[in-house]
Amino acid sequence: MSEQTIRIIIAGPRGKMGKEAIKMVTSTEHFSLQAVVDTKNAGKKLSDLEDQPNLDIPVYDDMVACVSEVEADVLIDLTKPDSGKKHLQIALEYGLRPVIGTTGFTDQEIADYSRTAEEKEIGAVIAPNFAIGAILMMKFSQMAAKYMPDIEIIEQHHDQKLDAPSGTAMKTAHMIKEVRSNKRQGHPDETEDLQGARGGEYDGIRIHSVRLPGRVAHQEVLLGTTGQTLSIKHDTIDRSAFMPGVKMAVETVMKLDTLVYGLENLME
Ligand SMILES: NC(=O)C1=CN([C@@H]2O[C@H](COP(=O)(O)OP(=O)(O)OC[C@H]3O[C@@H](n4cnc5c(N)ncnc54)[C@H](OP(=O)(O)O)[C@@H]3O)[C@@H](O)[C@H]2O)C=CC1
Ligand SMILES: O=C(O)C1=N[C@H](C(=O)O)C[C@H](O)C1
Repeated sequence: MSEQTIRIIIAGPRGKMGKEAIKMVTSTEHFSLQAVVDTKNAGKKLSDLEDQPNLDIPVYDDMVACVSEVEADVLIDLTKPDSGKKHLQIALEYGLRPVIGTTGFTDQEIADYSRTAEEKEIGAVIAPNFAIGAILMMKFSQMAAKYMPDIEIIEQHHDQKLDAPSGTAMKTAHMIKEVRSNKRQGHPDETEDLQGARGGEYDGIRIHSVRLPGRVAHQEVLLGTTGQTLSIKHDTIDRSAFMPGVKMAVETVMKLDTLVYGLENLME
């Protein structure tokens, strides 16, 4: 193993994203997949799992056991909200650099984990979206929000998604909050005659979550002002779109000693 090789554990190998991440990691020369963490299949090998490469990689069902027994530099987590949070905490405690793609984190949780990473001087990345087009969509929305502060976000995902709104929608609203002052949108006397009709609210921004079979991951940011609207839209049509971002996050987290929230903060 060369000195620059990055040793990786992946949590969630049977998932839609986990499968893509295994393909990416095992086909990257300077990455070495050391183990996977799966709620099922403990004690088996990766090669025993359906649709996986024929590799003699151990499968653990417990993150603490995995990080105690396996030497690794980076944990890639692509699981579900409660597991992602638990795994992030364990990674920080055991000195692994977490790259968290799992969504469902609140602002407060991100602030708490940032503090832990800073205290321990460990690099960490929480990236609600690894796709370059989605990062640009968020950045363009932030840029436009300065001039058009009335904004509604409509995100659409497959119907197996657990968290709503999406991590991307929350991150977009977070980025917009940085450049505009809190604004109550719509008519001051508006009512919701059907609960939820106006969507969720984050700092005055309305967020609407659609869940349908057949969708992958889509977001449209609508900005309106007198006589005009601007629509900024991104569509993910294949999960391979996320992998260059995952690769970049793994490489960059090795050079960090704090937690970075959002891939845009790792880009030139
Ligand atoms: N940042 C980004 O760019 C992207 C982020 N995501 C996020 O990534 C996460 C995964 O998405 P996706 O792959 O579509 O979801 P899937 O449901 O397809 O996969 C999640 C996998 O994680 C497994 N899992 C759940 N808990 C644990 C645990 N404690 N330890 C190990 N494995 C566990 C699940 O197993 P089981 O089915 O047995 O519960 C399942 O196999 C979601 O939070 C999603 O929002 C998705 C796409 C892009
Ligand atoms: O669950 C998904 O699929 C996705 N989750 C992320 C999110 O919540 O924003 C990223 C992408 O939208 C796909």
